[in-house]
Amino acid sequence: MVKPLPATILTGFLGAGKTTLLRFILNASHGEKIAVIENEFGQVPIDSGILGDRATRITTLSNGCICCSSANELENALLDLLDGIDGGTLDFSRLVIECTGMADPGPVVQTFFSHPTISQRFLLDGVIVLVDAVHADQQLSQFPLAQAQVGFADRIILSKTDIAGDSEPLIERLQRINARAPVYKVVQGEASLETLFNVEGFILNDRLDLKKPRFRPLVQPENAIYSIVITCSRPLDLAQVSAVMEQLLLDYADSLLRYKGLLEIENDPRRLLFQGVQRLYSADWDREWRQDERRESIMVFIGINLPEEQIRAAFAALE
Ligand SMILES: Nc1nc2c(ncn2[C@@H]2O[C@H](COP(=O)(O)OP(=O)(O)OP(=O)(O)O)[C@@H](O)[C@H]2O)c(=O)[nH]1
Repeated sequence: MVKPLPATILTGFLGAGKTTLLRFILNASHGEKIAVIENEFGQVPIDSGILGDRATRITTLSNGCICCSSANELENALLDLLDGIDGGTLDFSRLVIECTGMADPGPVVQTFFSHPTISQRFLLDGVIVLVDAVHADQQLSQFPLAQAQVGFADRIILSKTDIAGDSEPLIERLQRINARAPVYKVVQGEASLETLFNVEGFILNDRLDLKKPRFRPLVQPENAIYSIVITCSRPLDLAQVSAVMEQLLLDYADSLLRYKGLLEIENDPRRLLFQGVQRLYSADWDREWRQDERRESIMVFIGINLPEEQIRAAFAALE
């Protein structure tokens, strides 16, 4: 079988630095041939001009926002790229999709799982969000969309720290929205490629680098989107966990953006990994627990107005 092509989604609010980062990626020496899908919303294709000629192919979607009216346009663009490869007219090893600043990454992510050919031939590697250290605090308070972009991310790239003041309160806010994604400060897009590629955000793996939330006595800005971390120290019953997850999805799928967990299951030496994006959910057995490893179940749920009490109660009832 042909190896699926890794795809990276770049998201982030207007002016956060997505094009700057993409230009840096294209010009870096990584040996990859990169195809780009750009989404310019109601504009002339300026960004593709800025990107220069280093990409193998730049496809510009211009009939509106990538996440709503033009879902099929994205599908068609992805299928076109595959046709190019199959027909021998195109050769690339990686795809980067730059969303507009007003795009919700949810439907873009879903395209990689819902379309049979696209889900087989592409592997969604990760969602990278650019966050503007100067303006993000205000944007996050004003636009739930800006929170959703952070909520979906596997990596958070904080731009413009060279001209922003103290970024620590913003970093804490970002980590409350998304406890899974590490935050990297990057100036003028000069990110390390290791932080951007081979993220494997949508593969079942055990990379759950969660930061335990810290409590501060200050009044914190309200986020409609945030993450909760749940741990269980007793082994869980597999059938009961499945029942809890199915019920949570039935009741609250619209609130959940992403969730991921590493579980200790009763009477089984292996770790169970699960993850989901909105309504799409999968679980798989991983390796056995090691002797030297702390056995506990740990899960993170990221969503909009999460029913935190209900989720906590559902898992507490299993312990
Ligand atoms: N000082 C400073 N400026 C930056 C940095 N990153 C990006 N910029 C500037 O911020 C502006 C917006 O950057 P873009 O890369 O165009 O942002 P974008 O997210 O692609 O913007 P849209 O496509 O309009 O949503 C540009 O003028 C960049 O030069 C940074 O780290 N520091």
